[in-house]
Amino acid sequence: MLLRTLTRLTTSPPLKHRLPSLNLSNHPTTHRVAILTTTVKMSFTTKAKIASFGGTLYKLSHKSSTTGTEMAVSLYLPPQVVNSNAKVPVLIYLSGLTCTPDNCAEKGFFQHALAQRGIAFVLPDTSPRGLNHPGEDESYDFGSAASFYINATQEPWKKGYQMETYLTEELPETLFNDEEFGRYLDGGRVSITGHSMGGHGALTLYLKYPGLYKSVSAFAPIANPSQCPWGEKAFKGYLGEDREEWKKHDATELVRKVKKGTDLKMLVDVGTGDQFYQQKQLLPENFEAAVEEAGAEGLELRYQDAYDHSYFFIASFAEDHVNHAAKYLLA
Ligand SMILES: N[C@@H](CCC(=O)N[C@@H](CS)C(=O)NCC(=O)O)C(=O)O
Repeated sequence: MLLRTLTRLTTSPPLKHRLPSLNLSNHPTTHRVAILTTTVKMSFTTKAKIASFGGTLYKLSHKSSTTGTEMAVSLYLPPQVVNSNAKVPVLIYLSGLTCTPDNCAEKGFFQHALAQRGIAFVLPDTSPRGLNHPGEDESYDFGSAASFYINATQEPWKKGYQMETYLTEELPETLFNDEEFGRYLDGGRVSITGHSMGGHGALTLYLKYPGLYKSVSAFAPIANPSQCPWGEKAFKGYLGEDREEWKKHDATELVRKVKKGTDLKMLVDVGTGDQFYQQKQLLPENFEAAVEEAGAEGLELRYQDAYDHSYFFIASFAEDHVNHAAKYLLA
């Protein structure tokens, strides 16, 4: 393990510039490792490095103290990080039920627009994995790959299923301070987007943490989870029976509370051929009504004729969502 760390540190290209100043030749191996790990904080293991639209997609993982598990996360660095010394802004994408960071990286088609606009892309995983809670892997809409991006309060889920803290604190702190990647990323310019369960995550984190993100967008978000079967199952399991608690994690309830005249800086797309929209799992109309009741502004809700819930839909509008984020990140 120590030797692997040493090898990775000494062969990683960005660090070559730093290492010659350290004279390690007189130290025994253990001392060398100690010196390197205190000097250089590299928190991520690189599982794959893939060239894409002039930039690089990194498939990473890191040990999370919040979830108590190894967490997968992918990062796309646009070509601008090589060509300029300035840090680039960041767009976070939260995926939907059943997904890993790979679904969007492979089928979302965001990289083209991200490379054009000079924006990095962060794709966190959809839950902790391998905690072995009873039933964790039994259904597609609860447990693994179905965290709903909240902090669970119920046993056994409160152990590890703390995705809200992971996403708003640990992941950005780790990534933006990382020796290898932090130098490229501007942690002061971050926007958030997501699909379905991830659209719920994006909308709720944006509304819960004013100022943390410059803008928000969502594809087919679960916009009123307290009122739909997916959300009811998840909130009951993670938060218990008290529906008042659920309201704190429901975008429609949260947006009801924003001040009149607030500019939401929000783009939402929903396909009219989306089976989950038709089954009333998404309920964007309830969200729109709550925005109107609150007197908030700046919600662009678009119904896209015939599009379904899949990545064909996401890929078709990915560029619009990157451009929406760019309007605020590059202002
Ligand atoms: N019925 C589907 C529901 C899950 C689903 O549609 N997941 C969406 C997000 S809510 C997705 O993006 N799936 C992965 C993909 O299409 O690549 C299943 O059992 O897999």
